[in-house]
Amino acid sequence: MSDTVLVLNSGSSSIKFGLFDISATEPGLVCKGLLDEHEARPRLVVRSPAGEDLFETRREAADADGGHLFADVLAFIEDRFGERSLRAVGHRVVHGGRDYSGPVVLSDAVTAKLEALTPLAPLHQPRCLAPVRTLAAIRPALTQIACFDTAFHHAIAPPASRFAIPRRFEERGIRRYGFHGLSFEYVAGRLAQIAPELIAKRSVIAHLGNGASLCALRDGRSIDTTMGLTPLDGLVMGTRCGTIDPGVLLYLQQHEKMSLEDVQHLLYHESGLFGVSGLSADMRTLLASSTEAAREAVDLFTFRAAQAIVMMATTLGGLDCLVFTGGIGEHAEEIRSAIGERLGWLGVRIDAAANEETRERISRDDSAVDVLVIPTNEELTIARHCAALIRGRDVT
Ligand SMILES: Nc1ncnc2c1ncn2[C@@H]1O[C@H](COP(=O)(O)OP(=O)(O)O)[C@@H](O)[C@H]1O
Ligand SMILES: CC(=O)OP(=O)(O)O
Ligand SMILES: [Mg+2]
Repeated sequence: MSDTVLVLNSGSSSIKFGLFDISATEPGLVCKGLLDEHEARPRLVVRSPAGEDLFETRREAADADGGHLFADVLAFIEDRFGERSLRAVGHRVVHGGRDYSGPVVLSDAVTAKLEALTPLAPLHQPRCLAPVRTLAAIRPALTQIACFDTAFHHAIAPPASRFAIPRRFEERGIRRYGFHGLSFEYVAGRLAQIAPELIAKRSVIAHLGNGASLCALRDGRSIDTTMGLTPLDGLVMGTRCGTIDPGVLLYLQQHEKMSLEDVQHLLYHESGLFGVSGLSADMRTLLASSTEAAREAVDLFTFRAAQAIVMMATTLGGLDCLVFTGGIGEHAEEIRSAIGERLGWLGVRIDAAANEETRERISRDDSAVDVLVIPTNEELTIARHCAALIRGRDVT
């Protein structure tokens, strides 16, 4: 009987999962799936590693929260792969706060501690933790493990980690944490395999998805990132504003008489590409639209991304390599070329044909910076961590 782990990845715009066989050193994908929440009756699809449909079910919108969905996933897996032994469920948890610099086995007390971080990631933390509670209720003996988006950045030190506010707040944990760490960790590992000569150099990884952030990578480690205490900071995102003058928040409350809840909703749900375009948070929709507002939203996205790449390059003391990943980074050639053009003064030269075909290396030979596209795999990173924890500590 082989051992498996089920990995759940709850992002802001998607819920993905994968079942991994962990008998070998490198976890092997058994099946994968996603919850499509964009239809009237949310749909759960399970596919083989090669992409063939294995199973599909629909839920009524009213009972389509992560909890019900994951009970369905578990039932399917036990029915279909019952001969394999499910050793643990690994969860992507967006915020690990001050205390967690690596994966942790979830107990009631740890889960409660993570729930207390909800104000620091209101769009994500409840979505990540809902299935933990559901699975604990229906399978109390099942080991659950949290892997954090913040962990890869844990060693970021001042000045990169610091806000210019009185020190007493830093002592209470108000600092830059950074997110998308599971993605950056995977991409850094792939970069070391694909281009080992680059890993010791100065790289920026651009994770451009519904949420978006950059990581300044040196010797395979994160030394700076664009997200801060919360996943609101930095780049323009699907519905999030990214970096904003904090005076705007004061003004909205004082003069527009908006409540704290209204301001939070505005910044997390109504801003970014959606707010500026007035049309959609989805990059595909904006690229296909001929409206001026959609074009301006895309323009702001690439403008701010290019500015922030230079900021990360400043932390690194230069730039040798730029890697695109995430839904937009992996698929939107227009966005990659627009960012490349804005960085032309740095000597970035994108090869139009390589970019159109989304080859692994999309820079020209005469480019001063190597530009790569590396598809991310947050689920595999989580599976690796879970396997290591299970082997190392004999978690049962
Ligand atoms: N072919 C494509 N062209 C342009 N954008 C794309 C394409 N495929 C996906 N995207 C964009 O990727 C974003 C979602 O990224 P993804 O990383 O999957 O999201 P999440 O952060 O929820 O994991 C959306 O804006 C979507 O429009
Ligand atoms: C942290 C974050 O922004 O995650 P996502 O991209 O899944 O929204
Ligand atoms: Mg994501």
